[in-house]
Amino acid sequence: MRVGVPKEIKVHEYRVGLTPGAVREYVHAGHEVVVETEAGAGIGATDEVYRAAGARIAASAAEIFATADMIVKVKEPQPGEWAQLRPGQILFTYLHLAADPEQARGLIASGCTAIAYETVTDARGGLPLLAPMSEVAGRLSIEAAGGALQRHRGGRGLLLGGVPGVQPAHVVALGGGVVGTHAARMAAGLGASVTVLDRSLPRLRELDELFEGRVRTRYSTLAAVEQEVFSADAVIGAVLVPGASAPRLVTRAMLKSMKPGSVIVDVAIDQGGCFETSHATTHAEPTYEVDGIIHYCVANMPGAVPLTSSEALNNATLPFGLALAAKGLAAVAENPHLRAGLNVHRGRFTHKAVAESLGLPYAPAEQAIAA
Ligand SMILES: NC(=O)C1=CN([C@@H]2O[C@H](COP(=O)(O)OP(=O)(O)OC[C@H]3O[C@@H](n4cnc5c(N)ncnc54)[C@H](O)[C@@H]3O)[C@@H](O)[C@H]2O)C=CC1
Ligand SMILES: CC(=O)C(=O)O
Ligand SMILES: [Mg+2]
Repeated sequence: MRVGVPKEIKVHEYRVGLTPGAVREYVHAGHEVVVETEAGAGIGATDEVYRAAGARIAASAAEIFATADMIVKVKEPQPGEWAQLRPGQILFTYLHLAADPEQARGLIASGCTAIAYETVTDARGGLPLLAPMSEVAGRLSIEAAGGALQRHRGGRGLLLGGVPGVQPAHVVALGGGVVGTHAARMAAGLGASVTVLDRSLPRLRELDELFEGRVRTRYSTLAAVEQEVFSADAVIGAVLVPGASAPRLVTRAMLKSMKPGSVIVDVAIDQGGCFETSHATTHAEPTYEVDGIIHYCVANMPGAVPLTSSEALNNATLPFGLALAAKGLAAVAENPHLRAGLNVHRGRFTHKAVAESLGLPYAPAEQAIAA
């Protein structure tokens, strides 16, 4: 198969769909890999390094979209990209369609086969292609919160861990999955007081064992969210219902109860966000203020640390990408976990939660592939 890797064009996105190490694996397996010139600039991988790994370098993204059987990216296609996708072409990348009806329409119109990293599943009920970026974003969320809490950035002027004799900040994670766990680990490691809320009791039990009392856990009821948000200095939005729009847990009224200069980091913004007052921002201008509360809502947080993120992402995507390159659509048909990643195929939505969030009809993946 001919596999194409365009340079990412989202604002301040420095990751790359295939690292040179991954290119070598595809080439070793007998595939042709075409990489856009400078695609690896954000991770310091020159065209020469990609050539040495076996790639051919293309002068433009247009050449890649016109000739590749499968496009491997990081971020959801931007308008100029989805316009170039074709029927029969596989797109393998993050999509987050529930929060992006315009892109959803573009993918439907293109006729392509779009597999979303974030809904591919594993045998343990996890999301193996979302997890590595959630690990990165969860850890980064505490760096973002710590920065935004500084006075000259509009924050309360509070050090996350405090110092001996002075109270630390209170950090609340809404959601105790991968993002919430990694945020809690970082915050607790810095000495902050940390509470994680989740509506899964088994998950809260796991967290209780994992953190051995250094992190409090709380079942996520309306009242618990209200109380924790009220007392928090920083709230991390980390909930997810796979494929669907994020549940809106924090209303504007709750926000008003927070102390001025407190911070929210809505990591779940890529699925629409879990705060009523959230809207997506970019690394160019990551924060804004509503009712005295600093909002950080960057939808591609891991793009800020592309060396770590590209490698972590490729470690997870490689086996799935190789299966797609070897078998094409047959890999989706035979592997239920890849099939869970199929969001759009030949003009139809094939993921139930995605279609329901968009209020649009869907066809089960098996049916759409067989048609
Ligand atoms: N902004 C960014 O750059 C990035 C955003 N993300 C996003 O972060 C979000 C979280 O991802 P993960 O931690 O990997 O998901 P996850 O599936 O590991 O964890 C989500 C948790 O939310 C809990 N949950 C669901 N509904 C809830 C509710 N109503 N109340 C309390 N808890 C609830 C679930 O039980 C689960 O434990 C996703 O939207 C993901 O796309 C991930 C990476 C980067
Ligand atoms: C998960 C995601 O959207 C990202 O890493 O940007
Ligand atoms: Mg994102």
